[in-house]
Amino acid sequence: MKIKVALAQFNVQFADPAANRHRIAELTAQAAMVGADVVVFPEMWNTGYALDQLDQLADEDGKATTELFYRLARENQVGIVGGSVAVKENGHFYNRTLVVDPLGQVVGQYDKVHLFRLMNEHRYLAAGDQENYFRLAGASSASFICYDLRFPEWVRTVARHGAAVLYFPAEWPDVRIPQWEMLLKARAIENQAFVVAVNRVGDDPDNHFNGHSLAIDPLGRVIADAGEEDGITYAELDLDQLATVRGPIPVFADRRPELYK
Ligand SMILES: NC(=O)CCC(=O)C(=O)O
Repeated sequence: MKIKVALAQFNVQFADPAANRHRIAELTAQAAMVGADVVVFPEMWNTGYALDQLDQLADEDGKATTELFYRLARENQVGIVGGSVAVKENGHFYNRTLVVDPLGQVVGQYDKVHLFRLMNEHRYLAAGDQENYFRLAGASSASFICYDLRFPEWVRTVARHGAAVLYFPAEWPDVRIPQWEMLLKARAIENQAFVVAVNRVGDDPDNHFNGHSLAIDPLGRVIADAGEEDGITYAELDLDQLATVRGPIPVFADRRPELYK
């Protein structure tokens, strides 16, 4: 079975949720027109890292994002791994992913578990503590957010349920893009899974972002690299490849969790 994934890398407008929602709608329609099964967006796409303005800008209980994705998924008959958005809930702010199926139903939700101090997340956001494991486009899948990529123990904890596809929405600055690529390849190889990682392009007051959203196969080979431009790059994931990779080297069956402290 093959699934077609749209890596929707775009220039998130700083502190401008309305403009970003408009762009999300355009990109979703564009991806659906060419038959994508799933469209994936970057991290914090509603506000960017306007963390000191979240009181005015964050999505109250995620309602606006849920409604937008419900409409877009149904109109375009496409699954959405919704990057992440700043959400205000019970007096806290979260960096939250919503995943919806083509019927617009929320099939996954995730609050970023590891907050990135270098971009001040720990000062403004509350961390999540739940896994996000879901089925989308017929594939068992899991999602993480950006800095979570540096925690192989967390990715493994979730991936060991058998995920075929691991999604990583991100706002990962250009200065560390060589690490981004290596870490994504490592997560794909060690978990014998496809990795789909979507970064943004453009600038905010503190960082430059140069994209390089990537789709990587379970052997660590890059299937698609979005380069540095704003726009959609497509990747076809051949899920049948998983059996040929996992069969001869059954890393999940060979684990020795009793030794891992
Ligand atoms: N938004 C993030 O979590 C950025 C993570 C990052 O840049 C890193 O190097 O890790």
